[in-house]
Parts: sequence; C-alpha cells; structure tokens
Amino acid sequence: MKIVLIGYGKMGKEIERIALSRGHQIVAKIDIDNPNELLGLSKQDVDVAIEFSNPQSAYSNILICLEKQIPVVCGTTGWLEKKSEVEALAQKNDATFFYASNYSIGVNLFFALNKHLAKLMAPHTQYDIYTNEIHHTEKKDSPSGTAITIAEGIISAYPSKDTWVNNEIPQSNEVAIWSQRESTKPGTHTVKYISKVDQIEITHEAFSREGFALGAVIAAEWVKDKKGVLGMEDMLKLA
Ligand SMILES: NC(=O)C1=CN([C@@H]2O[C@H](COP(=O)(O)OP(=O)(O)OC[C@H]3O[C@@H](n4cnc5c(N)ncnc54)[C@H](OP(=O)(O)O)[C@@H]3O)[C@@H](O)[C@H]2O)C=CC1
Ligand SMILES: O=C(O)C1=N[C@H](C(=O)O)C[C@H](O)C1
Repeated sequence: MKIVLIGYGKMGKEIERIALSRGHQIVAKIDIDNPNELLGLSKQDVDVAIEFSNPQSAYSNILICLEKQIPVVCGTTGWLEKKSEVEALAQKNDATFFYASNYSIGVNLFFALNKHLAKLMAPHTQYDIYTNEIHHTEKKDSPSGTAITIAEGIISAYPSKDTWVNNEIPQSNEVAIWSQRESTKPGTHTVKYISKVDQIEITHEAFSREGFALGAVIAAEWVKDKKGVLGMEDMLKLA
C-alpha cells in the first residue's frame, strides 16, 4: 500500500515504523516544512493518507485529500468543531474519511465497556462520576479527544447527564473531565463511580504509542478500498 504521512512528529514516525514493518511504502511525508507538497500529489500516487498533525492544520489537510479523492485516516484531535463539515464533504465527493480519537484496539474495547458501565450505573444515583486523562506535556489540546469520546459515551447511556466540562466542578447534568499533563505519559484514561461506601474504577493506560500507530495502519489497510464516513466501531464491528 502506498501511504502519504501527513504530520511527521511523534505519531508520524511511529506509524512509518509500523507501516514499513507490514510491507507498506511511504511515498511522501508532509510536515511543517513542506505542507504544499500535499497539493502536488494525486490519487494515482497514493492509496491512503494518514493524518496526525495538529489541531490547526488537520482540517485543511483533510479537505485537500477529500478533493483529490485520496482516502484519509485521521487521528488528529482538537479540531472536531469542523468534523461534521468534513463528513458532509466526504459524502458529497463520494470520498473516504476514517476518524478515531484513539486508534488503540484496547481503548476501543474500553469505550464499549464504558458505555455498558454507564448504562448499569445510571439508576444508582448515589454514585458520582469522575473521569480523568493524563498525557505528556507536549500535548496541544485539552481535554484529550479520547476523554471527550468517553464523556460522550457516558452521556449516551446516562439520562441525567447531557454535557461535559473540563477541569471545572460539574453541575448535576455535567460529566467532569479532569485533565493532567505529566512528563512523557503516552495516554491514560480513567472512569470512576464513587459513592460514600465504595468505588468502581476502570482505567486504560497506554505504555507507548505503538498501539495507536498499529491501529492507524490497520485502519488504513481496511479502509483503502471503501467509501464514506467510517470509524473504529465499523472496523471492529463494535456498533
Ligand atoms: N487518534 C489517536 O489514536 C492519536 C491521536 N494523536 C493526535 O495526533 C496528533 C499528532 O500527535 P503527535 O504526533 O504526538 O504530535 P507531534 O507534535 O509530535 O507531531 C505533529 C507534527 O505535525 C507537524 N505539522 C505542523 N503543521 C503541519 C501541517 N500544516 N501539515 C502537516 N504537518 C504539520 C508538526 O510540526 P511542528 O512540531 O514543527 O509544528 C509535527 O511534526 C495530535 O492531535 C494528537 O492528539 C496522538 C496519538 C494517538
Ligand atoms: O496527543 C496524544 O498523545 C494523544 N492524543 C489522543 C487524544 O487526544 O485522545 C489519543 C491518545 O490518548 C494520545
């Protein structure tokens, strides 16, 4: 498979390593120094683009790929206010857009577990909900995209919660996300239900970026000949 990497930072480099080990070819690496190289690529040069850049660049990088009918696997977080616009364009152009706030297989199983736990806990209002994310100090966005997906999962299954807040004391309708930045932590997410007498806690801790990168390459392999707006629930058949 011919891959263009958009964003050649911590994730871009790890994705390159995994992609090469699975027999793929990296035909271009787009980063801060050569963003216009993306404009010169065509559908014939590339099977799939893997986009891990930053919150400011993701939207325009994705639009360029969708206009060129290059399938995009995007993992960049912190730009999601424009996601529905991108999804509409992907449908209109009969193009391919795959997005995940977290490509780790373990985190996607954790998302399913989180929803199931929220459904079980919803009638038991003596428990307060607490969510926490810890990431390295270079992270640009807060809360993490994964923490937002977790909060949305709780909201979808817990009728008295309808929104989330970050690093604020929550109102009764709000899910609290507490965000911490700590050394080089790749990503740890926790959900806790706490009552006066006990607590239930689930945690996913990434030990490195390998799981995110492997998930992104597997998503690229899976999506390259598909059309439409797709995600991990479709690929892992968790929906
Ligand atoms: N969905 C998932 O599973 C995961 C998502 N992420 C997300 O992926 C994104 C990237 O993470 P990470 O690799 O750690 O970040 P890095 O900062 O290490 O890498 C991002 C790279 O993109 C470059 N860049 C800046 N502008 C552009 C541009 N216009 N086009 C292309 N590249 C550009 C940056 O250059 P410069 O530094 O010089 O600005 C940098 O080299 C983040 O949003 C992060 O939250 C991370 C891990 C897993
Ligand atoms: O920036 C990171 O590093 C990560 N970002 C993603 C997020 O915002 O959830 C995924 C992972 O936790 C690592």
